[in-house]
Order: sequence, then structure tokens, then C-alpha cells
Amino acid sequence: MREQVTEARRIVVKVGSSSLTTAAGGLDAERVDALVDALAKSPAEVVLVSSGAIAAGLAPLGLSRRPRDLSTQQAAASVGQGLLMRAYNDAFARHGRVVGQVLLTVDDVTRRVHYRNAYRTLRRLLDLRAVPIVNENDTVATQEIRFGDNDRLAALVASLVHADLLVLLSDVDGLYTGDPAKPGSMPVTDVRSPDDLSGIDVKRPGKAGVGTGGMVTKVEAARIATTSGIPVVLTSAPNAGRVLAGEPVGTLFHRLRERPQARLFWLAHATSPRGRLHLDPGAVQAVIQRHASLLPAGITAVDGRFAAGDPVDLVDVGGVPVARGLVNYDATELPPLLGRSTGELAAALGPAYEREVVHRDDLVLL
Ligand SMILES: Nc1ncnc2c1ncn2[C@@H]1O[C@H](COP(=O)(O)OP(=O)(O)O)[C@@H](O)[C@H]1O
Ligand SMILES: N[C@@H](CCC(=O)OP(=O)(O)O)C(=O)O
Repeated sequence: MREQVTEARRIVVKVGSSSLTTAAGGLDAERVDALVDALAKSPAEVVLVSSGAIAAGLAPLGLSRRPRDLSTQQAAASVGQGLLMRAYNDAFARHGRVVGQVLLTVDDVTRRVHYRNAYRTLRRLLDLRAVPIVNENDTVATQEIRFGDNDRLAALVASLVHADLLVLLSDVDGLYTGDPAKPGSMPVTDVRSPDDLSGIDVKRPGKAGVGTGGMVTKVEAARIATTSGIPVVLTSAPNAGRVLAGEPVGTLFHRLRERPQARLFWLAHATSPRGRLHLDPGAVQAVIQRHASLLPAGITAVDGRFAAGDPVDLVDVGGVPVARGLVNYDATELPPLLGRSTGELAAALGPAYEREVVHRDDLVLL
């Protein structure tokens, strides 16, 4: 059993085009269903990063292979993305689950303001038990601002949503010392440091002709995730169920540092609070003992001038700081919300006001 998997509460799973399409081109409904069956069984929150829009759009447009020019790729993605979502929607519906489409550009995961918006939406979808299905926003991205491969996008999304694990599903069951089609290439079960990759040949591009990145982008994605403290498992899509059950299949890239602790350490020690939220005793107990998010109902007063995203201290009735967190509202927005339930606020002011004042993932106890 891999405890990196069995203990993960939030998992980003990335699936490549070659694992979703038939040899003749077009979406393979059986493979989509098999993947969704495996994901729906996981007790963890799952964010799915799915490629396949371009591949799925080829046949309906009468194209027999992946076009080279960007505008035809974008046209294929425009047609294929809808088909892809329909397939996921139907497959997840059989498990009583709702899916939400999230299309992202480079800016959305690298620029702070956009980043926070993307993070909030993804987190809200997860809180509502919906399955976010992420892809690059191919139809609007130009060559210069495209990721072009979803492996790197998946690693950035994993970091964005504070995932505990990234699973990369491809058409190969793991990393090999060289092209798996060549005799003598051996499977690699564990990568514990960048040194373990020296001598491994990842150059040959994917053989299926519908994928883009090959192993180069998967190893790069694993580097991004593991240096952010997120372990990565690389294996084939049919192994999804076994991986998520904790079986030691494929290649495990061990994390290179403790991410959540490092982030919370930064929050507790390297930031100065821009304000204070005064909590009633019930809220202090919820935050400290249940590690709950802080809601407007538990706040009695607000001091300081802060903007959404700033660090603030949460103080008890005696004014003693009990926790520090990143606040989701500007200081000026909060006074009319205090003491009111999220249901009441959403009804009066709209669903945007249902959000937590400080989410539990952004809280560290002092
Ligand atoms: N060292 C290696 N180990 C495993 N696979 C490799 C290696 N080098 C190249 N590959 C190729 O990478 C392919 C996977 O890349 P790709 O087709 O882009 O996948 P996806 O569509 O899942 O993103 C494999 O099918 C394999 O042929
Ligand atoms: N956004 C593109 C994904 C391209 C891509 O990364 O493909 P793959 O190498 O199969 O993961 C699409 O949906 O077709």
C-alpha cells in the first residue's frame, strides 16, 4: 500500500488524449466509462485534468490526423471539448455525480489575481461535491500563451488546489529507463530525487500520434509537483482504479519537500497580519478543535485595512491571536456580514457571499 495515495484527501488526475480515443480517432466511450468508474470509487476529492478535445474533434470535422496549424487545432478543440464534456457528464451521472467544466489559460494559473479566482471556483466545486474537469482553454489561447501540454497544466493545478497527490495517466504503465518499445528498457518504480533520472531516455515522442508531450512533459510535470511537495504517480489509464486503491503500480515520484507545512510555516512566521478578526467562543472552538473554515456568523468585529488575499489574525474574546489565515474579503466588505449565516447572506446578496471568510486550507493555528 502507498500511504501517499491512501491518505490523500484531494487528488488531481491527468489523463492524456491517447488514453481516451480509439485507434480510428474519436472518443472511446468505453475508456471514458472505465476511467470514470475508477475515479468515482475514490473517497478523495478528485480534480480531473483531461486532454482529448483536439483528438475528439478531428473525426466530426472530417480530419484524419492532428492538424499542425493552430487555428485548425483550435477549431477541433472547440468541437471536441463539448463532446468530451458530454461523455464525462453522462459517465459521472451514472454515479450520481455532477461535473463542472473549467477551461484555463497560462495566466489563470500564474498571475495572482486570476490564480485566486481559479482557486476559488475549483474549491467551491469540490465543496459542492462536483467533479471539476479541467482543460486548457485551447480556443482562445494563442501560440505564445499556450501550455500546449496538459501535463504541466496538471502540475500547476495540483499546486493551485493544494492537492495531496498528482496522478498522470498515459498509454504506458510507467516510466522506463528508455523507449518502452525497445528491448532492454526497464520499468522505474520509484524516483526519489532528480539524480534517479540521470541516464533515463525520455526523448522519443508518444507513438499514438494524438498525444503531445510524451515522457518529457510528464517528467517535467513531476518535477514541478514534487518540488511543491506533491507526490506523483505515473501509470496507464486502465491502472487508475489500482493506483487510487493504493496498489504499488507505475512509477512513484516522491515529493521533494513538505509543501503544506512549508506554506503554513510561511503564513505563520513570514507574514505580518494586515488586520484582526474577533471571533466568538463558538468560532474559536470550531477553528481550533474542528479545523473548520471561518464563516461570517462567528465574527463579532474587524480591525485593520486589508484586501482579499491578505493575512489576518483570528483573535479570541480576550484579543489573543489563536490562528492566522488568508482572508477572502476586503476589510470594508465585512462589517455588514458579521453574525449572519452564509445561507442568509447568499439569499440576500447572491451566491458570492456564501464563501468562507477564511478557508480551512488557508488557516494555521498559532
Ligand atoms: N522512458 C520512457 N518511459 C516511458 N514511456 C516513454 C519513455 N520515453 C518515451 N516514452 C513514450 O511516451 C509516450 C506517452 O506520451 P504521450 O503519448 O504524449 O501520452 P499522453 O497522451 O498520455 O499525454 C509513451 O507511449 C511512450 O511511447
Ligand atoms: N488541450 C489539448 C491537450 C493537449 C495535450 O496535452 O495532450 P496530451 O499530451 O494527450 O495530454 C486537448 O484537449 O486536446
